[in-house]
Amino acid sequence: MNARTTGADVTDTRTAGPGAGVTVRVPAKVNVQLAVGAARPDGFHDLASVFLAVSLFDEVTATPADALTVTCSGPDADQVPLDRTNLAARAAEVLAARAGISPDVHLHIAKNIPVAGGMAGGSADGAAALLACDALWGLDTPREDLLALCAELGSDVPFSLVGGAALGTGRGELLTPVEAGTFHWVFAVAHGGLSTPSVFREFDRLTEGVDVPVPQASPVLLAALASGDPDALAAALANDLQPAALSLRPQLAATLAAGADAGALAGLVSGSGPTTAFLVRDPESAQKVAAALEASGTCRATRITASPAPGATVVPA
Ligand SMILES: C[C@](O)(CO)[C@H](O)COP(=O)(O)OP(=O)(O)OC[C@H]1O[C@@H](n2ccc(N)nc2=O)[C@H](O)[C@@H]1O
Ligand SMILES: Nc1ncnc2c1ncn2[C@@H]1O[C@H](COP(=O)(O)OP(=O)(O)OP(=O)(O)O)[C@@H](O)[C@H]1O
Repeated sequence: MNARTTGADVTDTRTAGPGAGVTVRVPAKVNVQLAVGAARPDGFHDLASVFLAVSLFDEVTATPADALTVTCSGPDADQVPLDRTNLAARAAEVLAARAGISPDVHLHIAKNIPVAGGMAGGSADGAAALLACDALWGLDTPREDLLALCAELGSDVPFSLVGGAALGTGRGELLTPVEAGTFHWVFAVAHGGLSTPSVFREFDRLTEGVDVPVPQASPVLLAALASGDPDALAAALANDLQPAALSLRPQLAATLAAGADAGALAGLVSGSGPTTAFLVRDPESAQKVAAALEASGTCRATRITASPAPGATVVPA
């Protein structure tokens, strides 16, 4: 296992033992619809984002410490910042500031969600840390206040807390739960990440001079999601950031083609990418599509998941 600790910040490198702290499990997401409006004066984009939580989880463990420290384990741990820019550390800071206490806590992230992959990995850790610190510090912060703190941390963070399936409006932080049947997915993890701001900037460049419509959730997509019918959902998947992600990373076209050739019902870029998501009929076809994607050499790894998954949840000690 690959474990790293912060540099200047490290005073405590313990890994939590049983009962020593609070562990929260938190899911990754895919946007089954991502409608993007024109850039706003504040630089953000209004969205109609249909979020779906999938069964690929990070775990964040909060244990008492003399200072705020972060460690991370997992195959991609070396790509995760361990200073105060880590969203888990920022979550501890905003929660402590609200409560008027010091953010003295050790946060250990067991990372399974691809880093900079368009699956809200950092956001997930932010939401998980918020919940873990709230429980560790016995704050009992009301849910709506936790959601407001999540929105302060990032546009995707409220959904990581809530999980399931939800429509996100505004910059994606204003959530309305939506109904979702069970679906099966294969995710193809790309070599390297993509920066979310750069993908939105590329969207702006590609849509320059175009009258970008006000983003709206598709009733057809929402009905398909509720029905649990994979063929109906496959026909309705849509991501307005996909052309921008493909423009920055043209190799993703080969991954999408490999998934389609392998029998996926549909494929799309997950959020801002570069992870690609493939909707499949059942767990058996998931195995086949994952094997074919890995054999194609067009991705770094695959992950088989189901949806919807629950949001950030304290793991019983
Ligand atoms: C692409 C998505 O993952 C889809 O769910 C999200 O929109 C991104 O959410 P996120 O990573 O939490 O993004 P934030 O941390 O809030 O913002 C990072 C940057 O992404 C861009 N950004 C993000 C959200 C949004 N609605 N419009 C944007 O233009 C902005 O440049 C912003 O400075
Ligand atoms: N806990 C964290 N885990 C991963 N990256 C983090 C974390 N905290 C901060 N970061 C920084 O955020 C950047 C984006 O990582 P993240 O994994 O959140 O991307 P993403 O999944 O594409 O985000 P989103 O889908 O929300 O746009 C990373 O390159 C890293 O520098």
